[in-house]
Amino acid sequence: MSRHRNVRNLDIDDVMDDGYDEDDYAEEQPMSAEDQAQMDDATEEVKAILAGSKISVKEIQDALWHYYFDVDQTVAYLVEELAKKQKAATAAAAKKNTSTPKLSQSGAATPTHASTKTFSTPKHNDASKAQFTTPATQDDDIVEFLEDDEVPYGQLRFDMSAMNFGSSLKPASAAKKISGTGTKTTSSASGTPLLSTDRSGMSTPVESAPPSGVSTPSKAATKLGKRIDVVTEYQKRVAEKESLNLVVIGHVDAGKSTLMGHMLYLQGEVNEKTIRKHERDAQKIGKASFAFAWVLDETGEERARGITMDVGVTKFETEHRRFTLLDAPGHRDFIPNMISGTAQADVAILVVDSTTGEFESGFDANGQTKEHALLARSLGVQQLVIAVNKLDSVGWSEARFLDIVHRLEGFLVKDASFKKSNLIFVPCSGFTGENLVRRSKTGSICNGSAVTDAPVGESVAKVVQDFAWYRGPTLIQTIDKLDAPTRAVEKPFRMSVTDVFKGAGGVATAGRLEAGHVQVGEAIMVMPGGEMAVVKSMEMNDEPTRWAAAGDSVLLTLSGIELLQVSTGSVLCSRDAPIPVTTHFAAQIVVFDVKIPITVGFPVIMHHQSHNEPGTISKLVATIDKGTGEIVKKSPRHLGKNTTAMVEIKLSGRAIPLETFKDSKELGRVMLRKGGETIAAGIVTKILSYGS
Ligand SMILES: Nc1nc2c(ncn2[C@@H]2O[C@H](COP(=O)(O)OP(=O)(O)OP(=O)(O)O)[C@@H](O)[C@H]2O)c(=O)[nH]1
Repeated sequence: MSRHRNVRNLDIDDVMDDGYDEDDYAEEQPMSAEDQAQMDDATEEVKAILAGSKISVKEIQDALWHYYFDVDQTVAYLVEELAKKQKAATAAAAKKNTSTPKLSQSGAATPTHASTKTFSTPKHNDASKAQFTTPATQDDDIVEFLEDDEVPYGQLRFDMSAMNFGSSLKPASAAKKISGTGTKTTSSASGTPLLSTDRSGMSTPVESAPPSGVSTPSKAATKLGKRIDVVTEYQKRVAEKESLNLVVIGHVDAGKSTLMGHMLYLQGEVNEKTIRKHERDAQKIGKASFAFAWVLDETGEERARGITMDVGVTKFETEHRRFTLLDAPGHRDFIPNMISGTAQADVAILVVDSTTGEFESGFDANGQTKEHALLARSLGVQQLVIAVNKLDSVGWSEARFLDIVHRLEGFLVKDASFKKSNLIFVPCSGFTGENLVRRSKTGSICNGSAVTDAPVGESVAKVVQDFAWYRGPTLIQTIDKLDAPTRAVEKPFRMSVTDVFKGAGGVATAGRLEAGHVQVGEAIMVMPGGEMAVVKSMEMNDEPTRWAAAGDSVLLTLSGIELLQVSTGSVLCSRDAPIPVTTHFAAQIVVFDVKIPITVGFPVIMHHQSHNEPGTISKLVATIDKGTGEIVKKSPRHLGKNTTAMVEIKLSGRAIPLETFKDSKELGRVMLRKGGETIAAGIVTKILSYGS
């Protein structure tokens, strides 16, 4: 029999069947000195990881013995057992009181493992049947509970300016980016109090009962594995180089994927061989001009159709910044994916096609240039780089460039509420590579383009001459200067899940940390279901890592949870301060260019991060003056174009994890769409019902 069989399946009958009898227990012998030393070290490690859980040392050591002192396997096993017990306790509590489901503290904390006895039976050394005896006095040696510090919510401010959805940008100093004093280094995430359920909508810290429908885990069980001082590590990391999430948006076929693929190639992130292969393969299906786009458009369908459908994600670095690049689809059919990608972004590149007639069709009412810009702004993007692309197709015309700048700037400042100083226009060609990373010089082409059928047969000298009017920075120099926003590193942990799949040894969940931090070995909660899981392993930019903080895009492998219990749109959160789930909330919205005025009962599709749920505008509370924030009219009968208003929204399906904008700038924004068009964007001001 393998000694590594799953200890969960052990029971006393099995043990007896395996040839042991009760006399074996009497023959227990002490461990060798070497085993004892290993056991002591491993026990201390597991105790540190599971600090706060009421697991006896005996249970730990029994599991360690079975797993050959493998700490990770032992922790994963024990946490899974804890989660099971909590689940059972929750179900029992729900039976008793279905109106306010809570996780039982005692359920989480009382080790009542059915096979505890079995653990102490001889399994580690089958040959000799030598035993070690866990000292009886340690049975009640419960792993100590760690106290954490609390972060006050009072510092948060609600921004009443209708379109001023974003937080202000802060200078690139690591210390300044973290809210609070920065002197506390322990996990405030797990110590942050629950949000008040009071009906004011202004969430305040309370120590008491959670909102109905929000499961609260036992305090003891929430302190799993805070071993790394993440805040300090985070400060060190940003002091070295800022990390930003950059989304590339724009009308279909504006050249987004080509531009980014070519830039990655010129930056050395993609090698010549790969581009050559893309070129050959693209040529075979008559799409040679898409070779660079294939760096980011990876699926067969995207390549065959020549359009981006899902958000392509990759990473690259400039001199002063680390970027996670999100290549959003431009086609209107994939706006939900574009919203999901942009919701994860800090900054954006809006790509516009300068070709005669093409800029115009992207910019008109049916084009995606305006819609994407409005969505990006409404989703919190403040800094926008506008790549005026395909300038090769208009002979590098300065007049055309200036005309586009003029038209776009007016719209972006007046209608989309971008600050003029946060807009940077860069003329370029994604195809030839001009002005992406460098400029052409007489005698040497800038791009080293691998694509043989360049769209313009012009000489380098001609490009240099025609484009001599531009003296500004290249695209890469421009994005290298973008500021990272202040990250909510010390707030409760939140991660929006953008992808879920069965990973090696657990449920793999991809997404971005919106707030707080997380580390391997930590127990977390999955909302809306309230299931618990433990972070078994973590990857960032394809590299294994032990921790991640707000702003990081990561892949977390979770144990103690089933694949079906997590989905795209789920939010992984701190177990002490779980995110509310709701179907009814108040929001302050800005109405876009609607054809039909919005009335009570107006059906909408509400987009929130990667969720989109049907619902209705259930109440028109008041219209608001965009400038002053004052009420213009109470209970209006309808809302027209450009109106700012307070409304209530009811979802007709499942409850989703949602926060007020005051509590989370990232998770407190919603987009409303109808008939394939975005009709409004808003910020959540109050959760009106908790649970489903
Ligand atoms: N002349 C010229 N053509 C370009 C340039 N950039 C891209 N193209 C072409 O424009 C077409 C669309 O390019 P993509 O990169 O797929 O455009 P996209 O914006 O990513 O498309 P979606 O993601 O599907 O919206 C391809 O045929 C490209 O070769 C450019 O700078 N100059």
